Amino acid sequence: MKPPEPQPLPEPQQPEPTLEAPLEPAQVPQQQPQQQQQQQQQQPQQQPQQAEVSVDGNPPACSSGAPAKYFPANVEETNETTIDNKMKAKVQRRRLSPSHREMIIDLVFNEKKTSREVARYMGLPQSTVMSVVQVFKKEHRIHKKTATGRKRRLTTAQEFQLFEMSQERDNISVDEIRRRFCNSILNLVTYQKLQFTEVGKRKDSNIHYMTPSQFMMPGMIDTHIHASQFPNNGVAMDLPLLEWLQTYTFPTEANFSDTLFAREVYSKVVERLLRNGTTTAAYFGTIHLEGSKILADVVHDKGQRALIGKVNMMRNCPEYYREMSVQESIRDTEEFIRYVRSIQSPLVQPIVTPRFAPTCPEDQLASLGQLAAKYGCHIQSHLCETQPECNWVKELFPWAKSYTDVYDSMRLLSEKSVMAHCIWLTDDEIYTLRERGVGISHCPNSNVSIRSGLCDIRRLLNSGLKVGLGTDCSGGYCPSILDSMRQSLQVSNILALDRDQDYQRITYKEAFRMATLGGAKVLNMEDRIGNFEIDKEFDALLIDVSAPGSAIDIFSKDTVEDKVQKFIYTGDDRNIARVYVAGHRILDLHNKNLH
Ligand SMILES: Nc1nc2[nH]cnc2c(=O)[nH]1
Repeated sequence: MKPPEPQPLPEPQQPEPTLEAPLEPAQVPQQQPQQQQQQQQQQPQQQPQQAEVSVDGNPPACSSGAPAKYFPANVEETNETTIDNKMKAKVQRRRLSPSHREMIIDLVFNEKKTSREVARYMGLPQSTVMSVVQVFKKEHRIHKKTATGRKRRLTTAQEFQLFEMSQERDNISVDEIRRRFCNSILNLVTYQKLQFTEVGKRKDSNIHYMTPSQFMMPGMIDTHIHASQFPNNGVAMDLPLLEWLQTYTFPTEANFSDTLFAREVYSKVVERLLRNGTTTAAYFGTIHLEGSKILADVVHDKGQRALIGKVNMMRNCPEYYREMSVQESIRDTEEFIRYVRSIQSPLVQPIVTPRFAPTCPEDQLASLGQLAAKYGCHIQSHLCETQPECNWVKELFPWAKSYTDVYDSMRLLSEKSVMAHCIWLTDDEIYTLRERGVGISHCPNSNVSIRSGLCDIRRLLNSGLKVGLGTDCSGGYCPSILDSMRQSLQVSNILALDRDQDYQRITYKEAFRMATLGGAKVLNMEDRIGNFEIDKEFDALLIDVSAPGSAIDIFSKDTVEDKVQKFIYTGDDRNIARVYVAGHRILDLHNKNLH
């Protein structure tokens, strides 16, 4: 049997708003020269040799978020000129704990408190505070900018590079030149002055000084998540996929015909994801048009970057939760695409979402392929997640060469397509997916939780496929991409137990890459997001490995790389101090009023 011809689609009623409207230039971090960053990584930390001792026996509980009310307005300064006091200050300086030093840096540089206020607040001599600040400035080369902005010494090669850059354009700015020195292992910004500049407002720029326990990383990207399954996170893991869908998932999704419920759940989902550092997500909604529009509205209001999908499915699912005809499915999906585009957000786009081959007959798949082509939309679905599902697809589409061939025949595979799971692909299918430029969403938590299989990511990466990470809530129980990174490492470790010694396990750097740039590639957005390259938009996280209540233990001999690795393995949302999307700070742990 041949695949059917797709049904003709009506022409759009109104002109399409352009999605690719030029964006506001992103705010970007200043970068340090590679040489300097390497020096910093090699430098021992500025920690005292002694064990952590509190200065007054009663350390203040607050760190970077200390509100101004804690600072008395008219405080008499103590007389610190006596030799006694100098001696006292010296002793206290030596006994200052790393966290006290960090607090001083934070209060002075970020909260803009004077050394006098900080000294008063922390019960320290002002000279101690001043000397900590001076040491920090010296170590991190914080100087007043000169006319050329070049205070630090550069290598000859860097001087030459700088010269070449400055010849490129007459109006190239010092900031821009500095940014081009961006270079570090994982695309992090550490230990340095971060200057946000708005075009035309350079003089009023706002400078954030990071403490040694802070670094910046690109925002994380969730390439596959079912927003409508959030009520089931952490429950109903006892059945395998096909039974799990019928027993738990379809009934839950059916509730989204209630738009109030949809708003309640979707608001929580987006907030939870942002809190966990997910700056971009590819969402599945439900079959409901109104509910899916609400998801787009909520994402837009909260400032997240996302692809939003109204789900399409009309067979092998319950009477109460299915689309009734191909016409209805295509009409609603087209209206959904137009609605999302009418929001005119550069961050929120529609994604065509056939649930998976078993729930979509051929004419529906073909019409959705045609709809996606007509509007230039992304496409998302599930592929080769479990073996029973793969066998079922063979029965349902006997003419197809493979599961992948079903989608390929329906024009559903392109560089804008995201296929989740892909555990049971044959080599031929991998070849087709690579040829079409399809991105793979690896969802290790889900794959283990509902026992779909262990996906060999090394095989997919070696084949040249684009791979990103997905939480796949609620097949996966955790909405954090940090968790997906860890689980991808664990799955790879488990696979290695069964392979020969040459098998290359995924490294933590590869997991980090899949969570950021890999995800951007999967969503075909690598020209905009995924790292801190010049001309990309500033989707970023400020990480604080010593945040209050943090589960990470940092020691004086930890390097920057250790801190990053500890964050990946043991960090959580408490360590995500700030979240930026397209240069806007949309979440700040210490300022709950944002959004
Ligand atoms: N994990 C997962 N796989 C699917 N395949 C079809 N639908 C689903 C779903 O909701 N979750």
